[in-house]
Amino acid sequence: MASSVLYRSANPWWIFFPRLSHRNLLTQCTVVLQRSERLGHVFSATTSTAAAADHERCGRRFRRGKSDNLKGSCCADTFVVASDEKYGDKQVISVTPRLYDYLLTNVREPEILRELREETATMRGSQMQVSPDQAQLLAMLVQILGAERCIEVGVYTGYSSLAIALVLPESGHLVACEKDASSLEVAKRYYDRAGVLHKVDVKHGLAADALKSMIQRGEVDSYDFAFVDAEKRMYQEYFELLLQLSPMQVRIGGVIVIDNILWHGKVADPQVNDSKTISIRNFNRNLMGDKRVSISMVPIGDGMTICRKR
Ligand SMILES: C[S@@+](CC[C@H](N)C(=O)[O-])C[C@H]1O[C@@H](n2cnc3c(N)ncnc32)[C@H](O)[C@@H]1O
Repeated sequence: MASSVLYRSANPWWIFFPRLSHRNLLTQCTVVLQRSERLGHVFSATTSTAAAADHERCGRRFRRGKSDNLKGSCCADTFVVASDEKYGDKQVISVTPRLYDYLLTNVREPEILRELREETATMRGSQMQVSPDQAQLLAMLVQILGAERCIEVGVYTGYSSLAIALVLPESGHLVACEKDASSLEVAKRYYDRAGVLHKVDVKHGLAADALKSMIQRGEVDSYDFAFVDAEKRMYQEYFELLLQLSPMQVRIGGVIVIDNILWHGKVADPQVNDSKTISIRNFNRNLMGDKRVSISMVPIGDGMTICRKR
């Protein structure tokens, strides 16, 4: 699943952030995972002094929770996240609905992608497509790398793959793996309309099978860029296969981007232990200790980790 802010859940849920210092007690509160009824947004935040003042204005109160965590329920969308003293009280913005709306107005989304996104919005599973800002980051990475050979695992109706195909050179090649035929029909229609169909090699079926076949055909070390956005419980397997298909650092590329690594915040909530959350949590933990790659976890959309093969 792609965008966190577009995620809609029937159940409210909470995450407990690390202990806040006593000094922070009056000026900061951890406000975690409040659903915005207006937009169906999910967000987490910790207030600064200014945001605390907002809370005062709206009459909300904060309470101290277990283990000195401060929890509150906030209405203002001006929160910043402040970390505890281990990080020198670093404050980081939280992407609130208002701020995210602003961010989206600053995304240069090609017309054909906008049309695909809007058509997909009428379809079942539309929340799965990556957000425009995520797609823009993927396209940017492909361009920075000068990638020519790319793989996508989990195409759906093609939003992220089209964003990649659009920036590939004419000689570029994107292997697009997807098990759902009807979603692929939409994707292919848009590849065609965008004039990039010749760059895309659609693999209909299970993604792991497609990747194994590519390895068996001797395509190891030959893909510059991969984006993983399919079955969450398969992430480790996709990653191992893609590492074989990626070149070493001596060449450009060898970049693998994994989507949904924050999994709507559930990865940080010890009380959430469904199989997908556990899989992503384990995957993130393994990646942290995986010396084969350099990593950067980016809180965009539902969270992406950018990995580069060493
Ligand atoms: C989150 S969606 C992909 C969204 C897409 N990246 C986009 O931006 O529009 C995940 C897709 O992976 C597909 N999928 C799930 N498991 C798969 C598997 N084992 N093999 C191939 N595709 C799979 C689903 O059918 C679904 O269309």
